[in-house]
Amino acid sequence: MTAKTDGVYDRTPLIAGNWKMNLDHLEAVTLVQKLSWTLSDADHDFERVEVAVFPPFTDLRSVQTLVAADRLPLVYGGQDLSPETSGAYTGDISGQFLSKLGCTYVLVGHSERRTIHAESDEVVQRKVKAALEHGLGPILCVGEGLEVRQAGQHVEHTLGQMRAAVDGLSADQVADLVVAYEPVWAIGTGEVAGPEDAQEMCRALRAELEDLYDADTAARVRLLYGGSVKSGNVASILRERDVDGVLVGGASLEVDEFASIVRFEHHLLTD
Ligand SMILES: O=C(CO)COP(=O)(O)O
Repeated sequence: MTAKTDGVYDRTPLIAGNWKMNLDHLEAVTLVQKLSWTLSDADHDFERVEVAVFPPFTDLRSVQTLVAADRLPLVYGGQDLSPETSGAYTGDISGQFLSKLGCTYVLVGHSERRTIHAESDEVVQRKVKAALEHGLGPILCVGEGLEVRQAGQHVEHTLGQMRAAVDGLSADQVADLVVAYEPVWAIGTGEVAGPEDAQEMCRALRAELEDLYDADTAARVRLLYGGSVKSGNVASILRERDVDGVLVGGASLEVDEFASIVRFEHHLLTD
């Protein structure tokens, strides 16, 4: 039994690989092919544990072609989208285009977008809405920097980011959301928040969704942890009750390591 039951709803675990600005379209095809072979050889059940990759925009068409031609059971998405649908927005990518490319998900408000591209909570909120309008599942990224954590304000800060992003959404829309808690100080640093930290925040995020909506809606939203996730720490993180998956950066670029993260249940048995 993998899915966590909260009352009525089973939340299928989601293992997501954010490639960031790595791998061109040829490398993407090689990685996705090897990943699917490795997981199929290991009899991975993609219905029980969902696997998603987030390649750069320029790789998506190649990934789509491969996934469709070989009927691969994994899904993919964009790393960002424009809040607009079309028009004079040089360099931006519409959610409509991502939808056409068969994307299931899109990352929204990743900390690297918030810091490097100065994305505000308001822009993030518009992007979440745009994603939903185009039939994409938004993976909303939230999380605090080191100073906020040291000041003990991490929960309030992170809940505030989520509240801003879901502003104006109906309960049905929110139920389609995935929220990824990524403490900025744990991204790419080798510093991993402890399983208790991940659980503390995911519990607080779910309680906030219960307050904003209702218990049923909150029980349906999947909550992920991200930040230096590896095969060696994934099992302890996913053992926590409110953590429904992981968003993996660096370790998603290595096939064997990522496949081992996807097969976290195996570590649960052998730990
Ligand atoms: O930002 C991340 C995923 O979106 C986490 O990156 P790392 O796994 O490399 O720390």
